[in-house]
Order: sequence, then structure tokens, then C-alpha cells
Amino acid sequence: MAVIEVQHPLVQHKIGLMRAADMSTKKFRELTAELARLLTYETCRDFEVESVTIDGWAGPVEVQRLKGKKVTVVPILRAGLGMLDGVLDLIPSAKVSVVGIARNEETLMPEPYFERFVGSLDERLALIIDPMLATGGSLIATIDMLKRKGCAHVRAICLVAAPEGIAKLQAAHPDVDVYVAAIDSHLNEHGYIIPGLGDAGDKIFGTK
Ligand SMILES: O=P(O)(O)OC[C@H]1O[C@H](OP(=O)(O)OP(=O)(O)O)[C@H](O)[C@@H]1O
Ligand SMILES: O=c1cc[nH]c(=O)[nH]1
Ligand SMILES: [Mg+2]
Repeated sequence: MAVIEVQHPLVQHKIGLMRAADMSTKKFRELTAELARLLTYETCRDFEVESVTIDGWAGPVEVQRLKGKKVTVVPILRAGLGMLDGVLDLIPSAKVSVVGIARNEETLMPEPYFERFVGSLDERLALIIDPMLATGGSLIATIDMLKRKGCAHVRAICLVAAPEGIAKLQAAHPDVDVYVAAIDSHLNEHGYIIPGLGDAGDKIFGTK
């Protein structure tokens, strides 16, 4: 498993902006979508292309086309929804599978409450999206669900990850690569990432 911390200056600038305490819901949501777009660009870097000849303005021209990779994006409710439009901007033909998981605030265990997957998961790359990888429980539970449905190729895109969650994910699913804007220092006693972003779901939806 690899965790790719994307070092692009735009990514690093925007994740830095997101750490400010006094940020409006509108701004936090916009930055979440922008980072989702930039991280998707990196996540698709190794997608296969093929040469095809088309009619160009000056005659036949050889161009590169994506080799028709089947993708399902998998937002983890709620916060993952904040990244969905950004990902679909770059992969507009992707199907969307939705997983609802709430982390129990006392035990920090993931509590799944919804799942709706598209068909042919065995033929698809699943691209899980969630801004926060903290203990790793929510992401691991989502990968477990996808694999039970026959999905063999999974990647994840997160904005911020904690070392504790990365280690747990690595042990549970060594085949899954994760693209992140930042690997932060540690989790606090409530399971929040430090320095982190705070509660991403609340910030995206304006709750609390
Ligand atoms: O790695 P973990 O320890 O599992 O924590 C990360 C999860 O916690 C947050 O969701 P939350 O459960 O707060 O739900 P929400 O998106 O509805 O706010 C976050 O969006 C992740 O899904
Ligand atoms: O830091 C954290 C940890 C879990 N969920 C969040 O939204 N933020
Ligand atoms: Mg939350």
C-alpha cells in the first residue's frame, strides 16, 4: 500500500487555507471541491490511454484516448459528498456508489447505516472519497463492503490523514493506495486529527 501525499503547490496552499479556524461554510465547501479536483488529477495519473485516429481539421490525426476505464466513485456520507462534484468534474462518466457511516463519538467505531452500490463492481475501480482518515475505521469498513461485493481494485482520496489511521489501513488492506493532501501529526484523545481541519462533516454541512 502506498500513501501519496501530493506535494503540488496548489494542493499545499489550499489545504493550508482550510486549516483556518474562522472559515465560512461556503469557503470550506469550495476548497473541499477544489482539492478533490486536484487530488483526482493525481489519482488518475496512471490510467491507460490508447492511440486512435480521428478526422482533424487538416486531415487524419492520431490522438490519445482513455482506455474506457470503468470507475465508481464512493463518497462516505456525509463529508465525502463535499468532494463528489470535484471528482465528477474530472471523471464525468463515473458511476456513484454511496456508503453511509457515522463514527460513534464515544467508541470511535464506524457504524454503517446505508449502502447502495452500482453493478459490475468486479470490473470497476472504486474511488472512495472522504476528507478525513482518522482512526481509519470508516475507510476500512467501506473497503470491506466493496470487497464483499467483488470489487478488486480500490483507491481512496482524502484531504487529511493521521499516521494511526494509515497504519491500521495498511494492515487491513495493503493493496489499497490513498492519495492525500496532508499527513498530519497524530490523533487527540477524542480521535480528531491534529492539526487537522476540525469536524469536516459539520464544516461542509454547516451543522453545529
Ligand atoms: O477514520 P475514522 O476514525 O473512522 O474517522 C473519519 C470519519 O469521521 C468523519 O465522519 P463522521 O463519522 O463524523 O460523519 P459525518 O461525515 O456525517 O460528519 C469523517 O468524514 C470520516 O468518515
Ligand atoms: O479530525 C477529524 C476526525 C474525524 N472526523 C473529522 O471530521 N475530523
Ligand atoms: Mg463529522
